[in-house]
This record gives sequence, structure tokens and C-alpha cells, in this order.
Amino acid sequence: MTIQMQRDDGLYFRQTLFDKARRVVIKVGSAILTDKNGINRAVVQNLAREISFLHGSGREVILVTSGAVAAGKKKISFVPHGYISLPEKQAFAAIGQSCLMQTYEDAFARHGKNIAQILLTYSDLADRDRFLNVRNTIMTLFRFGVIPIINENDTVSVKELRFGDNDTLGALVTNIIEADMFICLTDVDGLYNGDPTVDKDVAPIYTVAEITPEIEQMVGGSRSDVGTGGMTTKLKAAKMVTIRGGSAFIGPGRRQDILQGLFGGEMVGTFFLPRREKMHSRKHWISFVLKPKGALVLDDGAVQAIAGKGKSLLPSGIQAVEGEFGVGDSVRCLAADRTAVAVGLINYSSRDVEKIKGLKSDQIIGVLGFKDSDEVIHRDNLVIL
Ligand SMILES: Nc1ncnc2c1ncn2[C@@H]1O[C@H](COP(=O)(O)OP(=O)(O)O)[C@@H](O)[C@H]1O
Ligand SMILES: N[C@@H](CCC(=O)OP(=O)(O)O)C(=O)O
Repeated sequence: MTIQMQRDDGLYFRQTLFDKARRVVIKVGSAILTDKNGINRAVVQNLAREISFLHGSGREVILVTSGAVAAGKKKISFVPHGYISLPEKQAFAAIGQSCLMQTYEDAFARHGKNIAQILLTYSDLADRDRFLNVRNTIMTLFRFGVIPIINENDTVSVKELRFGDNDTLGALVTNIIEADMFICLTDVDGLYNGDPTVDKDVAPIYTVAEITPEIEQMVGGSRSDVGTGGMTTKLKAAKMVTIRGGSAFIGPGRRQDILQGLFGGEMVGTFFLPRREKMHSRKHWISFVLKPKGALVLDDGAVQAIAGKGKSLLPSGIQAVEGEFGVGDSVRCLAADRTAVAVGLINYSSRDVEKIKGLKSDQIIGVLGFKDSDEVIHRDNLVIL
């Protein structure tokens, strides 16, 4: 199988990459951090011991932690009444976040380690100035020998601009600080060719050389009451990291000594090898950070030109415009059957594209009274999906 290397081949690559990893982001999900009594202290203590061990080996480590919402719910003994609204979730996060950090403070103090809390919203990473501030703060914390602990700032994140799941947040953090490895710890042993919590007849995948559509079809959402996104968001996170040249791991977070085992060469969980051809940071930004504001429906010729021949998108191939967007916004390009083929930064507003769609580039000036460029999306700003 091309998607899954033999255990032995994978073992060689993964061990080399574990040995070389100097900067590591570890993400832990609510599914392992919390149980029916709230935050599971034994799990947090085990993690703190393990992360302190990695830190003590001279590595720079960041922890991305979930668990605030689940912890907050438990703390006020919230009785579910069906649908939980966003303000309720945000209130749970506000209650639970301080308990979570207090538990980490106590657990890391036992190993003489200082920690720092960073709460991030999507806008903090999508805006260049704020993102640079986040990066500078993390780098300074590394210099101070402090372990940054990150969660989404749930209480202020508006619905449309949420990461929503910490897998995506963890992958973005990995990429902005150019970490070598993203380790995602969860309640299953790794990636399987089906959901192991539903189907007992599934097989584990140990090493993934490339995340193909075939693999993407094997994963589903979360089945737990507390998890968000399930394996779908974990796989997407692994893709985001490996596409930028890092490696990624998904494995069992409750297993005793999981990190020491991993770095010591134990064959556990699923390892994702870095892509050989690293995606440029600008294109990564377009594909994974910016949220599309609208879409363009293209004819077959335009799909072929941009996806098959690497050309820019011209107005002549655009059939329909969806949504409202301005110059520089991110827009999706759809084929006639609505399959997403690309995403890119647009040179004209939705109003203007509506007027010039289907026309030749030399007609733009006559219709709009100006022409900023021949292309509606230049190929340098276009990412084929
Ligand atoms: N192909 C798959 N392999 C492994 N787990 C899967 C797969 N498809 C769906 N899952 C689900 O993903 C869940 C882990 O994600 P999630 O519940 O969001 O945990 P966390 O809180 O750690 O983020 C598993 O418990 C499992 O039910
Ligand atoms: N920010 C939320 C976590 C959301 C989330 O991604 O949860 P999970 O799928 O358990 O990693 C919280 O602290 O509860």
C-alpha cells in the first residue's frame, strides 16, 4: 500500500525525526484530560512529568490544552438540558480555564518547571502584527525556560471566527513558531482505517507518508461528550504541519510514559512524515489561516487552466459569484459541480467580479472604468486544493 509504509521503514524515519526534534508542540484533548469528575489530576500529573522530561532534555516544548469547557461544566455541576448555547459554552470555558491552569501549575511545580498561559483567538493569528507579537512572546518564554500553555480564548471568540477545535490551533502554533513536530494526544491509540470506538474490526495505520483523499475518507468526528472535531480535525492538523515540512504524531494520551516511550523509539500511534516539497508560507497562509469570504463558480476551461496548467484565473472563466468580498479577501474557486478546486486572494471586489465575469481581460477597463490587473486571482496567490 502506498499510504502505509511497512512498520520497519516507518520506524527508521520516525526515530530519526524524533531524535532531531528540538522544538515540539504537544496537544492534549478534553477526551483524556477530563472524566466524569472533571479534570483528571492523574492524567495532568503524568503529562507534566513527561513534558518536564522532554524540557529537561534541552527541547523547547509548548502545550496546547483543551479541557476548559468540560472542567467548567463539572465545576458548577451543570445539568444538561439538551442544546448548549455558545454563551453557555463560553461561560464554562471562563470557569474551567482557571481550574485547568491551577492543576497544571501544581503539577509542573513538582518538577520545578514554570509555565505561562496564552489564550488565543483566530484573529490573533490571522492578523500579521498580532501574530508576530504571539510569536515573539513564545520565543521569549522559551528563552526564559518557561513552558507556554495555550488554549483558545473561548470567551471572546465569535462564532464565525473560532478555531473551534484545538487540533487546528495546535497545528497553526506549530507552523508559526516553526516547530519540528506536532504531537496530538487523544483517547485512541492513533489513526485507524475506521473509527475504533464504533467498529472493532479496524486496523491501525503506523506511518503515513502522504495524506491522500483515501485516508481522509477513513476518519470521522468525535463520539465523546467532550471532544470536538474527532479524527477529522486531527488529520487536517497533521496535513497543515507536514505540508510545511514538520512531522506529526497522533497517539494515546493516557498511556503511561507515552512521550518518553515515543522519543525512546517505542512503536506506538500514527506518525506522519514531513512532505518533501514544503509549501511556501504565503500559500499555507492562504489555504489554512484565512477564512474564505465567498466563492466563484468556474467553467471547465478555467478549472483546467488553474488546476491543470498552473495559470492565473481570468474573468472569462467565471460563471457565477457567491458572497460578498473585497479586494485581497480569500475566495474559493468551485467547479460547475461545486467541488472546491482552489482558494486564492482576489484582485476585485464581489461587485466588480459580478460585472466582469465571462468577459475578456481587455474589456475590464471599459466595464469598470479601471483595471488593476488582468487576472482576477494571480497564480502566486492561488492554492490548488
Ligand atoms: N479513523 C479514525 N481513527 C481513530 N479515531 C477516529 C477515527 N474516526 C473517528 N475517530 C474518533 O476520534 C476521536 C478522538 O477525537 P476527539 O473525541 O475530538 O478527542 P480529543 O478530545 O482528544 O480531541 C476518537 O475517540 C474516535 O471516536
Ligand atoms: N477550547 C476548548 C477545547 C475545544 C477542543 O478542541 O476540544 P478537543 O477536541 O478536546 O481538543 C476547551 O478548552 O474546552
